[in-house]
Amino acid sequence: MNPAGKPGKQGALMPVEEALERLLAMAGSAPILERERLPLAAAQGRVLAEALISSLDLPPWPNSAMDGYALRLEDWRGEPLPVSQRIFAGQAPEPLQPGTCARIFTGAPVPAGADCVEMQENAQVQDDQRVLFSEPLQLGQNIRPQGQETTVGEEVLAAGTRLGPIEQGLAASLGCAELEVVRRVRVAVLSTGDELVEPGQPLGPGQIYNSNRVVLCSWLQRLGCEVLDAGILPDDLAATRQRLAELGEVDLILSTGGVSVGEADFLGIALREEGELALWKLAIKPGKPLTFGHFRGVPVIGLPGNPASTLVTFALLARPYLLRRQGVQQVQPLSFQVPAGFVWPQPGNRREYLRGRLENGQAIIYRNQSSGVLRSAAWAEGLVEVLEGRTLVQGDRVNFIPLSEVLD
Ligand SMILES: Nc1nc2c(c(=O)[nH]1)N[C@H]1C(S)=C(S)[C@@H](COP(=O)(O)OP(=O)(O)OC[C@H]3O[C@@H](n4cnc5c(N)ncnc54)[C@H](O)[C@@H]3O)O[C@H]1N2
Ligand code: MOO
Ligand SMILES: [Mg+2]
Repeated sequence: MNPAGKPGKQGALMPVEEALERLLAMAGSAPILERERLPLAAAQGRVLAEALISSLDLPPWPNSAMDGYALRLEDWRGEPLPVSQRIFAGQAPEPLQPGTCARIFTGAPVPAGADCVEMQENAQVQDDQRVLFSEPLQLGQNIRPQGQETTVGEEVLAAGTRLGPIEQGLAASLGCAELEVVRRVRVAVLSTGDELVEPGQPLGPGQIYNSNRVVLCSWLQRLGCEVLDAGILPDDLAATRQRLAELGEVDLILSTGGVSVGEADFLGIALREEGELALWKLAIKPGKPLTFGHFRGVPVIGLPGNPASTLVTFALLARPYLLRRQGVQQVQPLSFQVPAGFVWPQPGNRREYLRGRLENGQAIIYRNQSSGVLRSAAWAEGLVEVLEGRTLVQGDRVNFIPLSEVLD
């Protein structure tokens, strides 16, 4: 360490997997978040605090999958059958009279005694209104059995499941008007940098607009977090300590910038002085100086300030941390292998996450992969993973992580 308390020459870089493992372990050992009960429609993006157990058989009774006729197989002898009742969805049928069929519509309960349904396209109504079935019939055909989806007492969704439209629909189908979910994670967002100005203000000499703030605030909202936007923090140690101390009750402080080795990078020093600092130097590009620590007991993740570094480290490290903090087990984005439609002749010692797209089944990359170029990510459909030390030639297989996998 030099006198300013900053790391000196670069030591070994920590592999991305190890950093993720450590972050997840810390999220998993943090105090369990309280739970709250929410109306079903408000639970989008939230995490189930307890398993969803079915209190119903679904469907509650056998019902018809087709518009047609319900009958008993043994009554079908090649002779037309009279229609003894008409059953619509929402009605409770009478037991089927032997030797007859019932007119039935999709979703209607199959009457007791019937054991198959024939669709109306395969039935001929005779002049005397009796119905002739010409196709061969099979036991149970076109009947959706009681409990085919779920039965009473079955676990339908596990605790720790993130709720999206499909899970909300499943809960609705079981009659749940409210769900027990984990409370929102409260995240304070800080943008560090004397050069930063908010959009809408005039730019002075040497200044740039703050883009990381809105990226993180809207991303966190999509993830179901409660966002405390703590604004811009000047590059000053005393101001950094004071602002961190004033943030109040939050579960995570998420900052951008000020984590490298420059003379205006103070986050690490503030953490070391009033908490604990793990400045990891990750084998990741962009995003090397990602910082994790505590300030007076509150977890802090310091994302590197370059906009593409902020994006990549949030997607691959902070997002999984926040999900695991809420009890989600599956926190890794799904990805798949595709052939590279580009060459990468000079690999470094960091794993690279290039902003890329799919074209004709191959991954192609944005022309400028500088960590300062956010436009690369706006152009991209995903992150193309290039392993450390690996020279790529066209056609080599690379891992592709769709951005849609990490944005929600
Ligand atoms: N001597 C060394 N210098 C640097 C190293 C190194 O190893 N040795 N690492 C480089 C790498 S890699 C990265 S990444 C950056 C990370 O720096 P910081 O996280 O300390 O970020 P800043 O220096 O504060 O800012 C970096 C860059 O990003 C711009 N920025 C910051 N915040 C925002 C924002 N909210 N919106 C838009 N743009 C932002 C800032 O103006 C800088 O251009 O360090 C390298 N240096
Ligand atoms: O790790 Mo930095 O984000 O490459 O510029
Ligand atoms: Mg810096």
